[in-house]
Amino acid sequence: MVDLSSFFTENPYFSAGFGLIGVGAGLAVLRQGARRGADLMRRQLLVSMEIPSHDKSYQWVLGWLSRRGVHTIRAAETGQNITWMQKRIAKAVLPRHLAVQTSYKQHDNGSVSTNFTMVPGQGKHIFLYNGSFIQVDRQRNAKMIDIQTAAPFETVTLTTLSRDRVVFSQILAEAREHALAQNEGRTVLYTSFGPEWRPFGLPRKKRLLESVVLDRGVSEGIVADVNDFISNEKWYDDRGIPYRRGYLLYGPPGSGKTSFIQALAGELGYNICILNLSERGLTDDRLNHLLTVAPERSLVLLEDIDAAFTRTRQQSEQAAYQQSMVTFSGLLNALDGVASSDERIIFMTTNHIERLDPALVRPGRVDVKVFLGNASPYQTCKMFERFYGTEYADLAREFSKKLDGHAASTAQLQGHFVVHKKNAQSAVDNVRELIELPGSHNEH
Ligand SMILES: Nc1ncnc2c1ncn2[C@@H]1O[C@H](COP(=O)(O)OP(=O)(O)OP(=O)(O)O)[C@@H](O)[C@H]1O
Repeated sequence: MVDLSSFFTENPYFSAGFGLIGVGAGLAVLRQGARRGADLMRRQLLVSMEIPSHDKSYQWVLGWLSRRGVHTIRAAETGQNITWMQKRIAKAVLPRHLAVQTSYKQHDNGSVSTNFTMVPGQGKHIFLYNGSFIQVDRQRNAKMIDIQTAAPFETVTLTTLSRDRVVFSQILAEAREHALAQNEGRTVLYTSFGPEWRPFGLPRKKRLLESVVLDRGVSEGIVADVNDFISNEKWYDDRGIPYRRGYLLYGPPGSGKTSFIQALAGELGYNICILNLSERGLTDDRLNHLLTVAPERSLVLLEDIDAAFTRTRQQSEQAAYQQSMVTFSGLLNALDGVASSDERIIFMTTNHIERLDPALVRPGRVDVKVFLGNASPYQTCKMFERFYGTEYADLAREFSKKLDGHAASTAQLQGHFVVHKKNAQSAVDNVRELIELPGSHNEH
């Protein structure tokens, strides 16, 4: 009978086989152990922060990284402000896969320049921030698409050592400041895009308040009211009053309603969110949502509110549905906005206040109504002097007298002064051009 045990132990082929299996198994155990150890170490030593592309800070962080990337590359090349070891590592891990980010900058003289900046592309990159190494992992999930923007879903994950976790809040704060500084001295116009607000065009140079000439004391009155509102959040809070204020500017076309709101935003350092209520596809829910998520420090502007909601339109819900899907009660609910306790300043404009339903303009929805009419003699003289200089005060009075109470909008005055820009006397001599404009009539 064959002794099987001695066959296995004494047979050199079998014992070598067992040896190999043993080594293989040992290696597998070691490998698994090493992986587990690495996972454990990662969990214990590293900390991550994920920023999805639909979050507001995503663009801020990308913009900040692009600036940071340039610094890191320079630091790695020149070795400034970093240790020899850090320099070696930074050089070794410089981003190899870059993506371009194009931005436009409008200069004070109106010209626009284009900047190309390199931001870390998809994949992993490492950079140095205040002596801490940070890994940036930019990933795109092609399978997940944002339905509203049709853009693939992306995330940026920052990872660093646990002990350095404080850098995350520093990075976010710096990125936000950097983004805001880009728009310093400018007004950003936002329009609605699906359920969110997106900047529309380039940030505009602030319009000066003095450049919009309203009747005596009108501009100062609105500015004082808004400032009073902004500085009294606690007062509203203590009394449980919703912290919002609505303004309605009404009057004929070209009286400076929109221009004034732009200038006011510039004066306050606010941005403007423009919402067109007649926009196709706008629903009650979306309107409500948009008002709730308006960017901080912004004025919401609902222009030509009469075009969207007149009494007739309200009576005919059918007609309402032909334009946008917003119903009158939906608008009232959105204005009342129970969902948000944040500051909310809404400006509405109309050429026809008489067409508005009283429910829309009642206090709480519209707290301040201001009439901006055709140019008064005061405005006429002021505009004349703004165009030609205060030394022409006498000529300005003569011009105003010659207008003889004929209704001219401030926009029409501006047009007239532009035509006669080189000669104040010529503006006075040709005042008839204004009087004979279609629609001009004597207001006396
Ligand atoms: N009071 C004003 N002071 C200085 N410029 C003015 C004034 N009113 C109008 N303008 C000029 O006229 C043009 C049109 O003004 P704006 O769009 O602000 O008028 P509006 O009242 O909003 O008109 P609409 O009711 O048609 O929307 C702008 O170029 C603006 O600079």
